[in-house]
Amino acid sequence: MDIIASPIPDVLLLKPRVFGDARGFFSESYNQRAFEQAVGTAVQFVQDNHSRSRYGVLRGLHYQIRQPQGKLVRVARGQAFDVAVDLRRSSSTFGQWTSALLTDTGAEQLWIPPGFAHGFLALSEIVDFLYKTTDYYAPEHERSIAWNDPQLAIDWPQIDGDPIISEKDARAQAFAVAECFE
Ligand SMILES: Cc1cn([C@H]2C[C@H](O)[C@@H](COP(=O)(O)OP(=O)(O)O[C@H]3O[C@@H](C)C(=O)[C@@H](O)[C@H]3O)O2)c(=O)[nH]c1=O
Repeated sequence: MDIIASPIPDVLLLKPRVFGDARGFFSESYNQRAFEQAVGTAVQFVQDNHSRSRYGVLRGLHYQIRQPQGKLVRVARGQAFDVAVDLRRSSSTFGQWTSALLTDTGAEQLWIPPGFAHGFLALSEIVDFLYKTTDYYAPEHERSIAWNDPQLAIDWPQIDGDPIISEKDARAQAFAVAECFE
């Protein structure tokens, strides 16, 4: 597995090997030992999620202020621009974001530890987005920061038309007033 550092040290881009042959391919999409070696700590995942999005759908920027979730994210079909925002006030990269292009051909995975907001933009007709989380869904603790917050100034790729967002995300907060982590 290739491990590629990001500008935010705790966020890692992981690229498991993909064995292509005449039938298609094989890849270990998750190997606990290799993953824990890559991130340097024990991690327990408790939930696997699958969302499907059409072109131009933007989900995010989401986090849980209690029961914060670490997320290991990847795209099984299509491609997406994935973003993590550091919400840990004690971090030297607080308020900074990092991104990765996740594709079904490249098998890229992004490890986003607890303490970050996360979002992605679907860049293909269909995006099947799969991710593991280190804590359970807790809607009462869920928060959303506006994807286009001027202070964060995330450099989303250009798409045809406006991003398609949920009603909840249309009511998302500004980063300046968002609850963050210590
Ligand atoms: C996230 C989630 C949603 N749901 C339900 C609630 C709701 O009825 C429906 C759709 O939920 P949402 O609109 O919140 O789904 P979505 O906008 O895809 O939310 C997700 O966005 C990405 C960017 C993340 O990082 C995730 O942690 C999560 O917040 O699914 C669950 O049952 N369990 C879950 O873990």
